[in-house]
Amino acid sequence: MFEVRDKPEMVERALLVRICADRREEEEDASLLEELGELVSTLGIGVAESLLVFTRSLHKKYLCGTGKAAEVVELARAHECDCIVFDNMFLPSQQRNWEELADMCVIDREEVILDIFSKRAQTREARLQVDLARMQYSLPRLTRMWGHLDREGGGGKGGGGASRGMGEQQIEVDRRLARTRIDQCKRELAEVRKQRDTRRKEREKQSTPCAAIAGYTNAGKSTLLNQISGADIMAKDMLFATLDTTTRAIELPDGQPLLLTDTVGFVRNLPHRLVEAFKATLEESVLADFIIHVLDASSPEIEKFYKTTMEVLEELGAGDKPVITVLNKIDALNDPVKLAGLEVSFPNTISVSAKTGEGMDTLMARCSEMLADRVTTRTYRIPQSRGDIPGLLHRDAKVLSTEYEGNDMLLTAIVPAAIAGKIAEFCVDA
Ligand SMILES: Nc1nc2c(ncn2[C@@H]2O[C@H](COP(=O)(O)OP(=O)(O)OP(=O)(O)O)[C@@H](O)[C@H]2O)c(=O)[nH]1
Ligand SMILES: [Mg+2]
Repeated sequence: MFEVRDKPEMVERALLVRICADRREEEEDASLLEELGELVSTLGIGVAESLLVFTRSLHKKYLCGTGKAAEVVELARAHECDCIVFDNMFLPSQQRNWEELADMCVIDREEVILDIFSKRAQTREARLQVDLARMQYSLPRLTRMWGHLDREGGGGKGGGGASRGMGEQQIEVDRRLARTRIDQCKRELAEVRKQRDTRRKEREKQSTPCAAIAGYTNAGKSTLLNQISGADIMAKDMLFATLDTTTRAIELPDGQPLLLTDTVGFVRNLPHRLVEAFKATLEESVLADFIIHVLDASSPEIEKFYKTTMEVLEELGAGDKPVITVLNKIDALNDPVKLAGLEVSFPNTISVSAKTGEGMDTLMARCSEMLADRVTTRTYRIPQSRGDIPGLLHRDAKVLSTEYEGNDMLLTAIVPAAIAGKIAEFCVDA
């Protein structure tokens, strides 16, 4: 039976490797390798050593040359590792070549991220999205999974004929099963998405403005939403804590309602397959009226994180949305000079601490400004005969004051544009 293997569950100790062809990018390569270390640790795998391997050109078989490849394997053995994790994205054939050479489990960055996503996915939609991405990843790699049938059952050299057939037959069966499951998964996803679309249309009908909280993983997005809305979303010091979007309604200082959505965090070199898979979930950013981009001000990588998030937003088609950029975790910055520097590098940002609540007022005020053209403050003279209008304003606007003049009611309110249009004839200050 075709199953996507949870390989990382079977290994304990890894050698991490990033093969790079350009020494000028050494700094970026080193930081990616460090991040891979965090991703791998997230899966509970120990890291024996991290290694940058430079190669003059990228080779087809192992990406690096044969000599370098042999050195990597030797080092992994010396450390008694049971797997090598590469930060590079491998072709299925390259992964197989490495596994044959090393005779141990070989994982690439995409598989690591897929496995983390798989562990975290909770709602049906997230589960289906991850399953689909994993099956699509595994399909061209089935040969590798059943390779052992050919090797083990062979009965020594020369006796491989029958067993080779066994492996191949198994692969054929698995491929068919995999394709059937991929189709089924796609159908189920389409169904779940239809329901999500219905919910979204409901929201649009109410024309409540919405904002998406986006940013690099671990930036503090969930903490921020919890702080603003009093929600209770899991916020943890780990990568990809959130895989499902959560939406909360809040009221801005000017009385406008705003829907705030927490989204999946981004990471550099996010496998394209996953961006595809999570498009439906990430679409919340595309559909939002504006985006709150959360940056971890305490991270030395802030510039790169900023760039990655902007790139992913672009890829999702949300590149032209208005953005409020937030420098978060300022409580963790003990150097005021550093904060001042960041505020220069990222002009127009709001410095906050989602943990302590500092800066939330400014952030909320900025959110109101973002929606300023959606509301106006108006005074209405409402005759007694139109008792329905005060009701409407109390429900859909923020009533600031009510007075009586003879039989008329004078009512001042912050009104959404849609409502203002409907009752314009009663307005006395337009
Ligand atoms: N010191 C400090 N820590 C913070 C602040 N905001 C968030 N954190 C911590 O940063 C870590 C990540 O926070 P999350 O809110 O889970 O981050 P996220 O952006 O939702 O992460 P993902 O869901 O993984 O993308 C947690 O340990 C939080 O406690 C802050 O303002 N100050
Ligand atoms: Mg989160």
